Amino acid sequence: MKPARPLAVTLGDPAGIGPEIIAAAWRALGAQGPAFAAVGDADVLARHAPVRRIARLEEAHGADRLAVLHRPCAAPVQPGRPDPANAPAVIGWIETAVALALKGEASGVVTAPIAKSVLQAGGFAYPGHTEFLGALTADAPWEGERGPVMMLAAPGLRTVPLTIHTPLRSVPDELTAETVVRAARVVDQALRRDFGIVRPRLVLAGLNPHAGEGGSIGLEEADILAPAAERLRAEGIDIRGPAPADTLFHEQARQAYDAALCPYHDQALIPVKMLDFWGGVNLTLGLPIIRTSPDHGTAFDIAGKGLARPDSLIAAIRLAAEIAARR
Ligand SMILES: NC(=O)C1=CN([C@@H]2O[C@H](COP(=O)(O)OP(=O)(O)OC[C@H]3O[C@@H](n4cnc5c(N)ncnc54)[C@H](O)[C@@H]3O)[C@@H](O)[C@H]2O)C=CC1
Ligand SMILES: NCC(=O)COP(=O)(O)O
Repeated sequence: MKPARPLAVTLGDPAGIGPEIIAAAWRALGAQGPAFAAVGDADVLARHAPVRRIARLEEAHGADRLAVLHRPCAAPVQPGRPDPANAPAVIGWIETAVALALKGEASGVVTAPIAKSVLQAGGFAYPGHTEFLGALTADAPWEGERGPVMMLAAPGLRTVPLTIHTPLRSVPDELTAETVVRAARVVDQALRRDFGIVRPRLVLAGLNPHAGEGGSIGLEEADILAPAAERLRAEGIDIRGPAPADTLFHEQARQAYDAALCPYHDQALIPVKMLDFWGGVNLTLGLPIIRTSPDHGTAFDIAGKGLARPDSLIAAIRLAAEIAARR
């Protein structure tokens, strides 16, 4: 499925693998793939592919050269050596792509990875794209439950971290029945609208070993998660749990749900990356725009060495295009 309008693909940290995987994805997808333009520094991309600078996103169609909305970096870019001086440019690329999507010129936004700590050293005030995108789109109309909610999706498994870049010791404090209920509503609606699942089945993972074992290994299940699940069931959402997390991710268990809601980051991300690191996609739900991303990070250790695989970015571009075509 191909949407009518191009996707806007942000360059991410220019010293990471973003530029080379965007170039590799452009080559792999070719004219048959979804049309997209990169938003970022054309000179950095030109190290990896022939580029064509464009002034408007609609010029992205045509596969002879990689179309780029050129917005230059402030400081020289060396692969593997991120520079906070480029943070304003990186942030500006995301803002530009989101503005294009809100105006309807882009069918969606695909983001190459950013390094949170590098951006924060350059003045970025958000934990990651997810929260930044929530802020950038907060005033745009949206008929559903509002996110942002992070989802990791691979063939055969979708997971949702209910807390994201939260230190483990703060997770129980951040986890409230209200946040669980709101996230579950967003996930239920997104599975229907964006994945075409008529009756989504959710499962809520416990926080503690054995989902608290009746209170003898922790109380968050009884105090927070079970009441949240009861509220959701009363609203008609099909959600099971809180269930012990250690038995939720084997092949047979995965057949019983369409998305697993997980109290903390690694509980959600490890199974997806273990099952399919290359096919996994990170997407943001509950926004008035479509946003996907590869499931991996900036990989500074291999940047510029010709080792980076574009598979997850390709999966992210394809998924964004599929959702756009469905919407
Ligand atoms: N969507 C985003 O913007 C994300 C950004 N990050 C950021 O990335 C930075 C580095 O994070 P790490 O935990 O080191 O994870 P990472 O995913 O960047 O790297 C982990 C390992 O996987 C390898 N790897 C990653 N992507 C690869 C690819 N496409 N092809 C071949 N090998 C690949 C790397 O070389 C490294 O050995 C952090 O600053 C983090 O904030 C991490 C995850 C997502
Ligand atoms: N670990 C996932 C990750 O870092 C992606 O975060 P975001 O930039 O998509 O918010």
